Amino acid sequence: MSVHLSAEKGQIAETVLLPGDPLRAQFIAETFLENPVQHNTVRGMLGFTGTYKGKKVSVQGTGMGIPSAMIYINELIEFYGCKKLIRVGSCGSYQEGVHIRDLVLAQAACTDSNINNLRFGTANFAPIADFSLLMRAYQIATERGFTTHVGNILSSDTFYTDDPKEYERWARFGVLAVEMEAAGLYTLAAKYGVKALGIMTVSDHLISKEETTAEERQQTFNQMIEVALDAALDVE
Ligand SMILES: O=P(O)(O)O[C@H]1O[C@H](CO)[C@@H](O)[C@H]1O
Ligand SMILES: O=c1cc[nH]c(=O)[nH]1
Repeated sequence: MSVHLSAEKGQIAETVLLPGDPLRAQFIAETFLENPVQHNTVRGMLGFTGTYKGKKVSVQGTGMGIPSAMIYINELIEFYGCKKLIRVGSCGSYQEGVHIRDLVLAQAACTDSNINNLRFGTANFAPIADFSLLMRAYQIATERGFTTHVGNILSSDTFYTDDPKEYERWARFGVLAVEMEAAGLYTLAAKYGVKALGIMTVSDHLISKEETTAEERQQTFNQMIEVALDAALDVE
């Protein structure tokens, strides 16, 4: 076991899906994986491994925010040898044309977190997705008729901002949506030379203030999870 995960070495697959919500990890394992085995309950951050179309796949909750997610991602890569890590999360839209229930594939992730200032000082590191996973996920999503946007997102350290208009500056620079973990995932993937992608479903809209119902979220989250699993399967 590692510091925050209780699985045995070798128990976790090279491919791992990463929802923020540990109960979404359980839902994914029970709905999409064959013979899922739960191997983590430490801090309630549920983790499971099973098979998908005959291939070993894991799913691990990461909690909310870059610091929490980076703890799990670091241990998954360094201790368990994970090589394809796909975040499956929710996000808030910053653009008129990016609607609730749409999929967002994060080509890159800006952040207001200090993680990379600690590493690179005043220079900026650009956290980006693995191109092969990104391309395959886009192909699968569009072939299935899922409305899908590819572009830059913001991984923010704050869910509740002081200024409700803060999103406008990011939106003017083309940022599609906000969530809270992808920049940390992409940074660690770059550090360790593994593949990572963030796939998000738009759960709420910062401009129109629309929100999805729990049922709608579940249905569109299923689309995102199918795309993530099939893209992971197809990419070496
Ligand atoms: O739905 P998840 O994966 O948790 O992702 C989003 O939802 C949480 C905020 O409500 C943050 O973790 C954000 O990134
Ligand atoms: O981080 C998040 C996730 C969903 N919606 C938001 O507005 N922010």
